[in-house]
Amino acid sequence: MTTRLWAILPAAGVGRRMGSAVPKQYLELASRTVIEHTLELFVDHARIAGVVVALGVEDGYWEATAYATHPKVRRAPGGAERCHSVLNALAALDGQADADDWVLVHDAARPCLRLDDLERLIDGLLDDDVGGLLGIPVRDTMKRAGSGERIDTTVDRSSLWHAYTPQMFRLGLLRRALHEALEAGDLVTDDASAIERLGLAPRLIEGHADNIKITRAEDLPLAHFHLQRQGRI
Ligand SMILES: Nc1ccn([C@@H]2O[C@H](COP(=O)(O)OP(=O)(O)OP(=O)(O)O)[C@@H](O)[C@H]2O)c(=O)n1
Ligand SMILES: C[C@](O)(CO)[C@H](O)COP(=O)(O)O
Repeated sequence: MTTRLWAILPAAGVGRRMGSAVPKQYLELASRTVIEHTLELFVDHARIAGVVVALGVEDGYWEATAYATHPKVRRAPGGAERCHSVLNALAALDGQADADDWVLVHDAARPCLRLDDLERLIDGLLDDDVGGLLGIPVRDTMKRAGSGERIDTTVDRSSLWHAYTPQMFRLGLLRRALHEALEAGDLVTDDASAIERLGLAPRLIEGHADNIKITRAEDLPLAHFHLQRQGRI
């Protein structure tokens, strides 16, 4: 059986830091929702066998999206944290995906992912023993804060990267890694952290800095700008 690739979109967050009444993945971005922009790249990608979106149990927005009934997209119940949502989405592939298949976990809140970055990630990791993720090297001087928002120390930035998504790992390995992290009470904030807990070293693949995560209100117009510059809106 040839190894297949599946996309996992954690989309069950409430967007506290965004401070909007509507969860940020459903905010309007150039006449479509954020999640529809994010989904398009994966649904239209010939190498992606299927997409699982992890949705909040109270999600009342998904059914109105253009992908609610798309044959390539299925849903899974989100969880309390992102790591729970990802684990639930992996379980939704039971019976269809194999343990050696690749899963690409990508935040629904990152609509500006470029096709060439996605291709570079896939091509760069298909023969990798561990897997990896997109990221960018840190550009600013980094400070570690002490008490009272005073600088405790300046951190050597020469080997620091921002971790982005997609993060790409074999389904069986990621499932085991997340289970072990949760059993240890470690609510890992990204998928690579779970893999690192196993003593493995995911590969960092440099992408574009415009693959931003919409987190705060000021990120939405920035995402609009990036999509416009990419010629996608
Ligand atoms: N329990 C959760 C929490 C987050 N996510 C998803 O994980 C991605 C990254 O999470 P984040 O940016 O933190 O989103 P929120 O948790 O919604 O934001 P906040 O922390 O501000 O509430 C988002 O696509 C979000 O929908 C998820 O699927 N399940
Ligand atoms: C997965 C992630 O986007 C990598 O930077 C990040 O860890 C998500 O963190 P959040 O707190 O759930 O936004």
